[in-house]
Amino acid sequence: MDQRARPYRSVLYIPGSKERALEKAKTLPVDAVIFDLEDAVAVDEKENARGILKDALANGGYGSRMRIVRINGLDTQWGEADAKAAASMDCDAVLLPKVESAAQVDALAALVGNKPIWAMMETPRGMLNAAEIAAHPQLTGFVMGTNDLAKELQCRFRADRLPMLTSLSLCLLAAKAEGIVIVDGVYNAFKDAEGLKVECDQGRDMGMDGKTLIHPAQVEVANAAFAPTEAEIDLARRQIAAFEETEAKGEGVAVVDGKIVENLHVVTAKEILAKADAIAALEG
Ligand SMILES: CC(C)(COP(=O)(O)OP(=O)(O)OC[C@H]1O[C@@H](n2cnc3c(N)ncnc32)[C@H](O)[C@@H]1OP(=O)(O)O)[C@@H](O)C(=O)NCCC(=O)NCCSC(=O)C[C@H](O)C(=O)O
Ligand SMILES: [Mg+2]
Repeated sequence: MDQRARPYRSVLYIPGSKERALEKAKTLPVDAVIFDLEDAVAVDEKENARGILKDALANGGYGSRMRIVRINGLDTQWGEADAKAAASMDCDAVLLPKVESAAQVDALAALVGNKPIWAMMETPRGMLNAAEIAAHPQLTGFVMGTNDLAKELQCRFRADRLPMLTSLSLCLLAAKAEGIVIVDGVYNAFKDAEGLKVECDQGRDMGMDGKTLIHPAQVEVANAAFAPTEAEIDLARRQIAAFEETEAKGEGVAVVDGKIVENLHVVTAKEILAKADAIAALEG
């Protein structure tokens, strides 16, 4: 599958120590799973969770869902052992929390070999260094950590996320400049589907690839919000057809629904169709 088109609409956190939830994930229509060894695992459970997770991944059953293991920070007592364990786990990427520099990604790369690395972006210094972190050659994805970010910014949670927009935008710019994936932070009120939809729509409008989630009840909302709509697919097809006709006449600008269509709009239209095809392939 074209990695640029690969869907990341729903990225569900699962505590690495919760065997029931690890099983449940195999039945959920999520595009990716973050198997967590960090904040969702109690201190007394850290060592145990590593073993449970290694076995769960070895047993398989996660299908085409992208499998990402979030380790503890390398500055904690568990980080190095987590990284070494993750290197031998049957997973697709290792996620490092609270990344603040490319040097920290280097340190993880030295422990996990050539496994792709993702970065949690969740501190003010991380935001300021987003460009160098995104540019690391082994780095393939950003995950926004909006809970830690709010804590560090000492800001309030607001429905419009005004206090976070600068941070979200800095990471978006860095991710898009390097062509890596970027998924939005979690919505803590996991029983509030309406509030989740508003936040998903905002993230989608901004250019996020998807949303991190904490509960199965959130999956459907995120999958809908980050998939191209029927109207977008229909418009994309008509734009491509109209532009081809225009090009055949030796002209460079078509008009669809009263709006101009140039070759750059055709690029976006083709990306929308590729994303729709990738979702259909995943769901099929
Ligand atoms: C929030 C929860 C503690 C709620 O758990 P629970 O009370 O068990 O929920 P339910 O009874 O409604 O569960 C129904 C069934 O669904 C399964 N379940 C629940 N959560 C998950 C999940 N995340 N993945 C898979 N399956 C899940 C239950 O096992 C039930 O299954 P069954 O009995 O078979 O029907 C809980 O949802 C939870 O722990 N969520 C994850 C929390 C988490 O991972 N937090 C850390 C990530 S957030 C973060 O750190 C972001 C970042 O770093 C930042 O700074 O922002
Ligand atoms: Mg965090």
